[in-house]
Amino acid sequence: MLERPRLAHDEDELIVQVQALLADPAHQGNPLREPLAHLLGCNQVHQAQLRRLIRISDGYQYISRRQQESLEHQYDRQLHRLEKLARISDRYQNSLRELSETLKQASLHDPLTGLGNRRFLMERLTQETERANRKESPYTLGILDVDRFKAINDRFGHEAGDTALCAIAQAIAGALREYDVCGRWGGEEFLILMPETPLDFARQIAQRVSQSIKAIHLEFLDIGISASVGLSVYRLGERFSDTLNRADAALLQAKTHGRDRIEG
Ligand SMILES: Nc1nc2c(ncn2[C@@H]2O[C@H](COP(=O)(O)OP(=O)(O)OP(=O)(O)O)[C@@H](O)[C@H]2O)c(=O)[nH]1
Repeated sequence: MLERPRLAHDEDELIVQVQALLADPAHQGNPLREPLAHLLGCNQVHQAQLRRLIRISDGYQYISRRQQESLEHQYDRQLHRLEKLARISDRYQNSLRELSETLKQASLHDPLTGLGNRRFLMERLTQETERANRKESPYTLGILDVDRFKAINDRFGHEAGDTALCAIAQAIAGALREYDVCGRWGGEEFLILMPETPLDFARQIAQRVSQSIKAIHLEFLDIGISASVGLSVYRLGERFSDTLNRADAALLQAKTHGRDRIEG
């Protein structure tokens, strides 16, 4: 009796085993030989198809991996570009903000003296008028005009006049309280806004300003500087232009009464 061969578990090994059986002359007459040979042939065809499928699938996987890598690369590059753009845009926005701040400062300040200009003063007058009415606490306005300033220009030149104007601006600002507002109203005229301040107190402050101007000492100037001031208290409910007009009238009085005076 023929010894029954031990069947291999591994498919490749099994095929080798079947091939060996088919080649064995001892099994030449065996009726199972033909179907087995057919089965082996089918198996080999399937194996070949399977290998082909695996090759195609590997190819697809390779292409898809390459495409994914290329997409990731493109995505990274795009992200990098966007980050760069965002940084540029941030810097651009910052410089725009700085520029607009500088422009705002420039539009509200007098370039010669560095004090607020007429536009700045109008803004502050609007704010202070609202506040005065809201709190029922009036401010006092002072218009200060340098006396005989034309003579300074005429005798010492326009540049000297400019230097004197800067010194006057500093003297005014230095003599005021922290919350008072002053600015250049135009030419040799300055406006002083004293929030929540009654007239007699405003007069003391104006006196201090006037003393401070008289104390100015400039090397090229052998004449003293003085100023006339017109004061007016804001009347609740009125337009600030009314207060300004009264301060202007008081200033005119100070001029006609001999200058270097405070009226109002
Ligand atoms: N240097 C200089 N002078 C200026 C400036 N703005 C105005 N002035 C001069 O200020 C002078 C003002 O003269 P006036 O209006 O006649 O007044 P004043 O000589 O001060 O005489 P009273 O105001 O009547 O005391 C003019 O000579 C203007 O040219 C400025 O920015 N720089």
